[in-house]
Amino acid sequence: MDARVLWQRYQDWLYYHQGLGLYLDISRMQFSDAFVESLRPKFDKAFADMAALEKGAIANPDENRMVGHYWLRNPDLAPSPELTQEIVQTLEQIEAFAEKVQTGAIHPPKSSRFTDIISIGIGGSALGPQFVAEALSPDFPPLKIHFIDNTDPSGIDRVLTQLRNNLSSTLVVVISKSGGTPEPRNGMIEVKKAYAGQNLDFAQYAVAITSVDSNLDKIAKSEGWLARFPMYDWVGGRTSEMSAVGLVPAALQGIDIRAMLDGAKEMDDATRIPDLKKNPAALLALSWYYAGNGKGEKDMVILPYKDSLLLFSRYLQQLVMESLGKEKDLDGKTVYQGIAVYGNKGSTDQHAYVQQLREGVPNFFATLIEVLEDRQGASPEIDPGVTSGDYLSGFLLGTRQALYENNRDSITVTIPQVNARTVGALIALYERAVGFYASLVNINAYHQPGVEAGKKAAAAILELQQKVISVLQQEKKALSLEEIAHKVGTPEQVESIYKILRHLQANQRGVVLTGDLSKPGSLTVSLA
Ligand SMILES: O=P(O)(O)OC[C@H]1O[C@H](O)[C@H](O)[C@@H](O)[C@@H]1O
Repeated sequence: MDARVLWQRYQDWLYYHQGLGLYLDISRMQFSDAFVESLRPKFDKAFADMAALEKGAIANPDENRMVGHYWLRNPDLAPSPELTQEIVQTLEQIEAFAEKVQTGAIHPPKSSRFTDIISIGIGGSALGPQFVAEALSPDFPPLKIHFIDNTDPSGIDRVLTQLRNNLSSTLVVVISKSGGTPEPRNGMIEVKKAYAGQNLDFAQYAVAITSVDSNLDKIAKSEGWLARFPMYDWVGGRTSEMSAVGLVPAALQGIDIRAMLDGAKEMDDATRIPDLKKNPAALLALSWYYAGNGKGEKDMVILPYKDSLLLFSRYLQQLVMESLGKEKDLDGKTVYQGIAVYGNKGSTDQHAYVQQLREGVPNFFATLIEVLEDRQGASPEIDPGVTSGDYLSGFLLGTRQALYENNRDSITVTIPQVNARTVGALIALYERAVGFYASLVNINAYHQPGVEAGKKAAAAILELQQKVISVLQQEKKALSLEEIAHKVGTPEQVESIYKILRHLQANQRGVVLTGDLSKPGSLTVSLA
């Protein structure tokens, strides 16, 4: 397309949100008008689905749940006065708690102030708080946040070692909607032991964010933890950033949570408009559908040209892939849907994988995120009349152009600056786009049946481990792997048994493997 036509296309398709100062440019997605027309009926349905969802329909039929994250930033929209009140009250409690912690009205037993936070959670109970902390936490926050988002012992050690001398002024926020996910449970137990090791009464440092009456809630209640905040059944983990899950850690770090909610609300208002061209989330969903042929044939590469937005792609990975990555559609038909998401930041990635994007396998579309304000205050000149920010902007524009010239599509989202309002708006924009896209391809975006398989298999491995150990304890002599598998009663599990034993041997657990390590079948096993 020649430059003049392209400039016209840019103007024809440009979306601008005045209140937020946010632009969305999908002109470099090469769809035709006929393609847009062909999707109109699907969009009419998507708008109707979304309106029903916002009114409290059971939008997640498999789990028989409403989907209400939009109510969190506009409580008046909640389908009952009780829900409205609950949302408003929780928000007030969060603000009051954060203020008391920051002023020292709530303080640890042996210190006048809390200085740090350990946030324990995984998936939707970590990714939002991590993204927002990276994007918005002040340089010198009133409380500095550290994350334990795995059951990796050395990862846990790293956080605990760094905080060794500050544990007595560190608040622990345990986040788990279900209150039963193994990783945060393990993290909590280990952190609790570390507090006990320093003679600190864990309950006086601990806060729970979880569903009412979950296992975690029961522990927090019976042990008398400092505070408990509710997670709602109608908010999914990956859309929980504006519930207590995201707001408690953000408020504690001094992030303006009202502004974040306002930005999201403004975006929600804009993405409620049932008119494709006036609705930025619909425009995004249209672009995704076009790029991947409605089947996720192209990956979504997210490239924010701003360090503080580094974790946006990781955050979106869960939001998009857990929502859209589904085997069955709503009619039970096998569809294998999804869109793969990856990315880090520009221009950094230009020195890593952008080579492939520009010249290699054309299996992606890029989303460039542009921030107009380079920094607060004036910039020094790097060359006469040129600043670092000019370079960053030039690299973004250059990459967009270079990709286009080689027939690789891109979307550009532009925000005036990274602040609580624009971050709230970005989250809301993508939440809604995912919801629309799910309607377009007729899937349930709000459940995650596939995650269960891995969890069940992991639980079965731990069970197998117990059985293997008890067999070894009963035997006096060394056994072969086949013999152990036989005695456990699962001869088909010999490979898993071998791997369990190899792991135990590597961790001083009293297991000794003898023989040629390159020939696992020849090994014998005993207890030390
Ligand atoms: O908040 P939790 O209940 O601990 O869940 C944490 C995460 O784990 C699960 O496996 C789900 O797939 C995620 O959607 C969820 O965010």
